[in-house]
Amino acid sequence: MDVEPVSLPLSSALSTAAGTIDRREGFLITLEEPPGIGEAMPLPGWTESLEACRDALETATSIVSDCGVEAALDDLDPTATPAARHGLDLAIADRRARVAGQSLARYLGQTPRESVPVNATVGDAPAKKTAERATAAVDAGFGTVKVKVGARSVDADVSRIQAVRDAIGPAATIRADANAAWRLSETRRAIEELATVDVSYVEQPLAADDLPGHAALRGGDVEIALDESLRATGLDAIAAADAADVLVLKPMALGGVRRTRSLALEARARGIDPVITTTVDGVVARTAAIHLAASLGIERACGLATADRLREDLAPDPAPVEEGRIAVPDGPGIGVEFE
Ligand SMILES: O=C(O)CCC(=O)c1ccccc1C(=O)O
Ligand SMILES: [Mg+2]
Repeated sequence: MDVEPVSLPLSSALSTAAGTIDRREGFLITLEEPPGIGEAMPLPGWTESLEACRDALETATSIVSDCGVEAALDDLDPTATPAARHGLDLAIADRRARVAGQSLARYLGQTPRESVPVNATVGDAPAKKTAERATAAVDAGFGTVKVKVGARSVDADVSRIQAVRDAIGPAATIRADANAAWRLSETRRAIEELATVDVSYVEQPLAADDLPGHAALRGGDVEIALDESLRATGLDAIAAADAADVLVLKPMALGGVRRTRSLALEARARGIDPVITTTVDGVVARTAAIHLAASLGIERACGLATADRLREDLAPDPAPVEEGRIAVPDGPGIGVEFE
């Protein structure tokens, strides 16, 4: 097992209520004979720190040489060091899929979709700029735009979303992601306004642990999606509280694509619709997340169109966005080729 540090500058930073992401640092993991690749790209606040990830992968490397990859994977805690576990789990899954001569999507599920619908991600910016970015996305063929809110007043955010609807017309789907920045009373008010411009869902309006608050917001024309709450409270608590219509799952924050697939299936069995997104990862993790979404047959647009934010990537992109969808690579494994 080889662990190589990687650092990816973003060409366009992502501004959110929880801060701005402008660089991604992590590790590329390589297994040999048979080959497999994985990516551990920690995002502090969502996963362990870079240092904790490095330490966990160092320990994993020594367990691999003494006891093999499965023992090393067992030792990686999906809650404490989810990005490190994601990296090794993916390298193992990629290796197994390649050995079986299957795409990762087929290895994960028997009848994957050939392509997945994806949303454009529009960061915080003034109303005019927000509307321009949303228009550019719809002109490029996206059927869904997700707009980051919560970095300014609720009134300002409502105006931004109204400007987006005015600019893009009635056809495209709009979502708003508040990254836990809003309070219950102002969210009720915002949702009333957002319903009039046909916003499909609001993602994580309230604090991650406020499941009763989110439950109280459900039932109207605007659905409630939970993201941060999954790691903070767990699926059992979310389902028991009836707190979500949609669950946003990030493999890097949840300890790997295979665990994330199990969680997504469990969510669906409990009547909650899963959506897969990245944490603005490199091509290895991003493409793996595309395979995962395809293996689940997800019909809602997923947050996987994040490649264009990277100024540099780890390898050429085998799965570009076309007309708001990404075709899943159908060769063996993840399908990322290093030059
Ligand atoms: O879902 C998307 O459109 C892209 C991913 C995204 O928004 C995101 C990226 C990094 C960290 C957090 C988030 C988030 O969904 O809150
Ligand atoms: Mg989110």
